[in-house]
Amino acid sequence: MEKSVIVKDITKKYKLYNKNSEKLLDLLLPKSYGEEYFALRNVSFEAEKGDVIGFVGVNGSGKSTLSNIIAGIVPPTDGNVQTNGKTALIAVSSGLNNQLTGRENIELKMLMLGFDKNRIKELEPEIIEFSELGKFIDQPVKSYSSGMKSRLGFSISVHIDPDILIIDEALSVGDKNFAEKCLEKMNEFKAKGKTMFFVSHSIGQMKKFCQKALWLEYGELKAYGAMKEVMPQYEAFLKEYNAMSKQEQKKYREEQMKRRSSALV
Ligand SMILES: Nc1ncnc2c1ncn2[C@@H]1O[C@H](COP(=O)(O)OP(=O)(O)OP(=O)(O)O)[C@@H](O)[C@H]1O
Repeated sequence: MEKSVIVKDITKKYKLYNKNSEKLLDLLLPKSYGEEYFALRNVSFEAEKGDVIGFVGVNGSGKSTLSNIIAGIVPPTDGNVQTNGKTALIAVSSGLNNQLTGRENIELKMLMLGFDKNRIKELEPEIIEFSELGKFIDQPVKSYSSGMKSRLGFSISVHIDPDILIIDEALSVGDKNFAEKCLEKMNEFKAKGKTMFFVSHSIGQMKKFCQKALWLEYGELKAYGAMKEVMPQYEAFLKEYNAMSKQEQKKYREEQMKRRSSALV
């Protein structure tokens, strides 16, 4: 099978600061302030053309960081990603310019992707219609609700016809009708054999839509493979986690936080 995405040994480190002044000092005297922290650690996997892969993991496990790195929006600290084709990311905070109107955002995004003016004029009405934003399309994006931003982001991304589509929680903010329309569009993409990554806390949606799952636990790859093999393991973990008392969950999270600080590397 043809590979569409190769993720090789990706690590993403951030720094945690106790005070804002530490951040400033760290800029002036690099490496002196702040504690290094792994958002992702040594993550490797390969996706084949036509794969629909769900990213699962509890809050803060690194799903969005991985999505942003695959989309080329965030650079990894170490490792590399090879993508075979045009990539688009649909996320709640989806790289829209808040000062520009919806229409201007469509034009800007398409120009940046190398579309010529005629093609933009041709696609623009379709994008606007799909987004169902009506006259809001000529209002600045800063006046949009998160659902409206998601509609615009989704509509632009699917109309630029990417080979690799990453959908990060974007369906959870829209209303039910729009989410259904998006799922329909995603099924079209699936039928065309495109590669898709899907981040959602809805296990039902995951099982319905993805045939593979990638489970991240506190920045590390816990399991990757067929949905029917990985999801039962993740569900068993969730059951155990949810059965813990608040105190036990806190302790568990603190232990994981320690694992992610660079002191243990
Ligand atoms: N820009 C940033 N600066 C510092 N830390 C960050 C940054 N972005 C993400 N992180 C940290 O990296 C870790 C992974 O975050 P990420 O958003 O990838 O998790 P997630 O699995 O998508 O979570 P959720 O399910 O809550 O959306 C978190 O602990 C987060 O605080």
